[in-house]
Amino acid sequence: MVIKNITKKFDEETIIQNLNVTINDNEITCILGPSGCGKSTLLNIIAGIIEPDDGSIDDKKEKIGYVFQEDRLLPWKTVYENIQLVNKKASKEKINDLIELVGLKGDQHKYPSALSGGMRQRCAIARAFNFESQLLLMDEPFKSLDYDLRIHMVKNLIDIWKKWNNSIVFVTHEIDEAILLGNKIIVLNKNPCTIEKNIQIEKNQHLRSLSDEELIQVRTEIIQCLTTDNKKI
Ligand SMILES: Nc1ncnc2c1ncn2[C@@H]1O[C@H](COP(=O)(O)OP(=O)(O)OP(=O)(O)O)[C@@H](O)[C@H]1O
Repeated sequence: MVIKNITKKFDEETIIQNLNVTINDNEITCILGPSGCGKSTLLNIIAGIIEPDDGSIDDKKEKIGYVFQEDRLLPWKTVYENIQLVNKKASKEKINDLIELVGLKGDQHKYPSALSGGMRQRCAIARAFNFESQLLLMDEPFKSLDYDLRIHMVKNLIDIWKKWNNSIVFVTHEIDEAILLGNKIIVLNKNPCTIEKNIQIEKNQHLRSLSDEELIQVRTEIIQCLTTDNKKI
């Protein structure tokens, strides 16, 4: 999918200006940027929820899934039923496989109220993969979780994505999430939102560790982009 020259204004203020982004098939594209720079707006434009003022999207995906900061599970349905809901044709085996992949085996008959925040978010991720979208948009899905759980969720996501490969656009404020997940990391700047840096990481996600020399270097580059008052760290 190719996002071409997208411009979006709200109340005469230009939020996004002439943004060009290519989302490659079967890759994870991570988007980082300062608060309020337009990350969610960009996701909403990709999803077709809001229209840009200018620009176009080529090779648009028909089937797009969305995972939000909140899990948005139906409280009156069990884990299994919440996942099943988005794709009634999915086999029992597939749903059970997804439940196992996100570490909820044994919890499939529980209602959301009986789950922790992390478990609910894992259920939301399994549901998103059951939807079988060509493109999955994830807007800070692990925001409410502590660091340890977040890294655990990132590993879960890598396992499930490797198995049910699709394209993911993942918005986050957490640099570690981006460098563990992204085939491509796009760092945006603000007022208006344009691309500050576009980083490609070739290393297989399963083989990455936060102590890898290459990733430490990428981390430093990203911090420099996101630190406004002093570019030296
Ligand atoms: N519907 C709207 N009407 C007017 N202004 C809006 C609307 N939606 C977003 N904005 C403004 O556009 C800018 C970008 O908002 P957006 O939510 O896309 O940023 P973001 O990068 O996702 O922020 P955060 O990291 O804090 O979640 C903000 O200044 C916001 O106030």
